[in-house]
Amino acid sequence: MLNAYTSDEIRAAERKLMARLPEGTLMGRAAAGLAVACARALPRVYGARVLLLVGAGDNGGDTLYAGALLARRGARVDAVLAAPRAHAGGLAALRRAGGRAAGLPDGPPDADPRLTGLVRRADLIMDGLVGIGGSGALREPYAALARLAGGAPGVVVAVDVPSGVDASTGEIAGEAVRAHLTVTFGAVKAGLLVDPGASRAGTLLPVDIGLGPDLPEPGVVALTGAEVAGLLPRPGAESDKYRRGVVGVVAGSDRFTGAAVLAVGGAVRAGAGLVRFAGAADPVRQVRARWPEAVTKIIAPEEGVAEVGRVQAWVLGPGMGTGDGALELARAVLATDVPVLVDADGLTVTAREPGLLRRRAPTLITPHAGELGRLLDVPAGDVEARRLHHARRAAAEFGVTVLLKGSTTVVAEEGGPVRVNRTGTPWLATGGTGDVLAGIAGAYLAAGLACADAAACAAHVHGLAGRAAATGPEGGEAPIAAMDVAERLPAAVRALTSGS
Ligand SMILES: NC(=O)C1=CN([C@@H]2O[C@H](COP(=O)(O)OP(=O)(O)OC[C@H]3O[C@@H](n4cnc5c(N)ncnc54)[C@H](O)[C@@H]3O)[C@@H](O)[C@H]2O)[C@@H](O)CC1
Ligand SMILES: Nc1ncnc2c1ncn2[C@@H]1O[C@H](COP(=O)(O)OP(=O)(O)O)[C@@H](O)[C@H]1O
Ligand SMILES: [K+]
Repeated sequence: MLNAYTSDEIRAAERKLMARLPEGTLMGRAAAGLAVACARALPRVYGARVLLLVGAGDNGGDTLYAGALLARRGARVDAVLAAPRAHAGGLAALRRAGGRAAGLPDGPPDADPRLTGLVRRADLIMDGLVGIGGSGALREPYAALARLAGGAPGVVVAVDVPSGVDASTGEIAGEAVRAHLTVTFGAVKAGLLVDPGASRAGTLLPVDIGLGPDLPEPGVVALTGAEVAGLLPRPGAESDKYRRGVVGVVAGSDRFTGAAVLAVGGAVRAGAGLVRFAGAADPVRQVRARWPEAVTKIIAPEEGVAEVGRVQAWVLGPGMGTGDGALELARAVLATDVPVLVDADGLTVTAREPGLLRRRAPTLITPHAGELGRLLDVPAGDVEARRLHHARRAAAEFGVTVLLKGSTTVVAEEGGPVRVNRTGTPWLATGGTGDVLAGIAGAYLAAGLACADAAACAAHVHGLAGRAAATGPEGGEAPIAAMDVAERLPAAVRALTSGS
């Protein structure tokens, strides 16, 4: 499990550890780890041009000490002091090591030829403007420096956190540094795992400074492949199709037949013992043609799902339409006493009667930002900008487990840490991949996994399959179709369970 923390949690742990150690020990450890990481990111240290962007706080201090270590190894190090004061010990160390430091010119930094020249020529830029002490949008001149670094040809290394990214949440209020590498101290910050912050961090490189024993239970975690493999349902000698889990899928409409085919495909390929599909005549015909493994039944909304047969979990929603008939079906499925996954149109109709989500049996909702925005009555852009906040809020407000899709998939439920998915690829942003995901998670629910486990495992496996579909055996990358993701599921699970 990769554990991630807020700035306050890291600070509290640092305070406890610092109380037991001589002053400066932690900064020394941080700077040493940072210097090693920077040295590895350079073809050679001797003669390399290194530019330090230095803020007023300890983040700038780490940067100055690391710069001093590189200067001692022969790098040509220049520091730009972005604030009137800088960490005194760090500055003295840099100067003793032969590094140069200067304040900012009057006027806009991007109009200063000396500064733009330093940025253009730097082989490596260290962003030490702000770390976990940052709050709100980057102020000037920090914002201008972050912009300048954005256009730099060299490697950009963020010190602890890319400046401008909220370390606790991944939110970005204004400008933010875009790093190739983030060297983060003590423990991973939650904001480095969740977009938009995660995509500014580049590769994450944690540096151990001895914080471990002082850290609390994490509020954000990411499961490893081995942990997902351990959770995935696996048949045993006593298994039969019913015991492995029967998943009912209510999806599709005469207008949207593909969603039904894709959701059923996700469930079949993820290993459901049996898939019972119920819907309108056209999607039933399509599902039968593509997935002869599924059992199908044509239903009218007023009939409900009582005659579909016994299932251990329902998947409700993909392509089912948003009219009154769809709402009637949603009421029927949500009135059952088994776990229900609500996706897509199922969420749109449920937004008209959110009370339907308050059930005794477990409920998992799988919205994208637009669908969650409708449920919470906030614009989709706000959901995307504050993914942790809105996923947690929906989990608390509706008493459900929430899998929020998009550039970082997060799974939230009350009383547990948020799980962040680290597989996947932006190639998954294509119509129908969400329907496949719903089918996968439905199969895992039917097999008996708890909502958060089913959701986290489904997102992980779906992301692996999506990546495998996009890259293929030839290497490179290419666009994918949603069905490719369903077809790659067995291979993705084989790779996961073999540990490769
Ligand atoms: N506390 C510790 O034990 C350790 C801290 N370390 C470093 O210390 C950092 C935290 O240092 P600090 O607490 O001094 O805080 P930071 O250096 O992260 O930031 C504080 C400074 O940034 C300014 N600032 C905050 N928000 C700003 C904004 N939006 N725009 C412009 N300026 C802004 C503040 O006015 C202040 O001068 C960590 O990220 C890490 O790099 C490491 O040395 C490891 C040990
Ligand atoms: N930028 C992105 N990066 C990675 N994955 C993404 C991105 N955008 C969307 N996805 C993933 O693609 C899938 C799209 O699902 P969804 O929005 O429900 O589409 P649809 O309804 O067409 O199936 C989800 O699994 C989502 O997490
Ligand atoms: K930083």
